[in-house]
Amino acid sequence: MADAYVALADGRVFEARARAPGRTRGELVFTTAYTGYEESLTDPSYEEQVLTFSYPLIGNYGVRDERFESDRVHPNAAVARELTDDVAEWLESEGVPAVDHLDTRELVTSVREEGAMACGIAAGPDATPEAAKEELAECVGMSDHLDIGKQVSTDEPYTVEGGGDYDVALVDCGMKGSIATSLAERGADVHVLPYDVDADTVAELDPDVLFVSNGPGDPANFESAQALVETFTGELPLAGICLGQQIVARAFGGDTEKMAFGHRGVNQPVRDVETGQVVMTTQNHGYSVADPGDLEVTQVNVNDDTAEGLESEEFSVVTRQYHPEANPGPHDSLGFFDEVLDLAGDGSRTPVTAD
Ligand SMILES: NC(=O)CC[C@H](N)C(=O)O
Repeated sequence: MADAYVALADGRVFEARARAPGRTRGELVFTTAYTGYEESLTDPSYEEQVLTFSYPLIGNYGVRDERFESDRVHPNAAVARELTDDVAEWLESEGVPAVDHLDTRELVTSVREEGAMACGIAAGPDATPEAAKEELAECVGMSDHLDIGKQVSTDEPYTVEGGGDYDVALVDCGMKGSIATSLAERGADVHVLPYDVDADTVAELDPDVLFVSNGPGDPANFESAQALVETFTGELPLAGICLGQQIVARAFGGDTEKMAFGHRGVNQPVRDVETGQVVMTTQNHGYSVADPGDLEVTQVNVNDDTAEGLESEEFSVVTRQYHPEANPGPHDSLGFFDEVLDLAGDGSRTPVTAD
């Protein structure tokens, strides 16, 4: 008998099995990634969302904290066809509701056809369809989470040391940990700063590059980070990943828009406009750059032509919509971190393109 319910904004209620109890709500999204569930579940960009895995078995190689991207689980709930006990116990210990034994193909098809949508979840012995609907009624749209940066950013600055060849000022809007370690592995000291850090604090660090991280929600709600980029345009090289690309584009007079259901997975093909080369990329985003402003679109998504890379030679800018740090892979695009540090230095460094 069902002891969990998922209520969708389109009126349907799915019966399921509770694997970690609780009530919650959020924007229902799906990832097609078949590995990397620990990385996805600890990716701060999933804050305030309910993450459905389209791959049917999640948890088959255990749970190891060395693969975590942050210090907690970020989606409000996890949904899969089958969750292993390892994952279910981990989510329960984190207080994050989880459900399985439902038709996730149907759920994913609905999101593909109707777009990412609000949902409510009730799981556990006392769960009822009404409780899931009550949660749904309380669900707030992603763009209405106005101060979502505060929920995920570091409160205090800290440094990830990498040898001191470069100093990177990294604005943490909900950073995946492997962005900092990818830069540190290449010789940079990475100064991780709160999402609303002021320009004086950045100037005092005298960094070689200003880097804006990934993060959850609508880039339009990261006004402080956008203003920071505007302040340092022309003064410092600029880089960004995912939300970071979106914020940099807005700072250069561009615009962003919400996508129907976004890109979430580990096999999104991206084409370099100049060379025609295609790489496979890891992605997790629901907004995209609709207008690059004064930046040039250098890479596009093969499936839908959305902007995947932006650059400006004049202002030393390089950004990516996908996640070059990948984790769990593919690692085709790790060279991005070499490009960033080339902007920061004199171009004489030896690139580290493979791990
Ligand atoms: N991974 C990210 O940085 C996501 C960026 C933004 N929150 C989006 O959904 O598009």
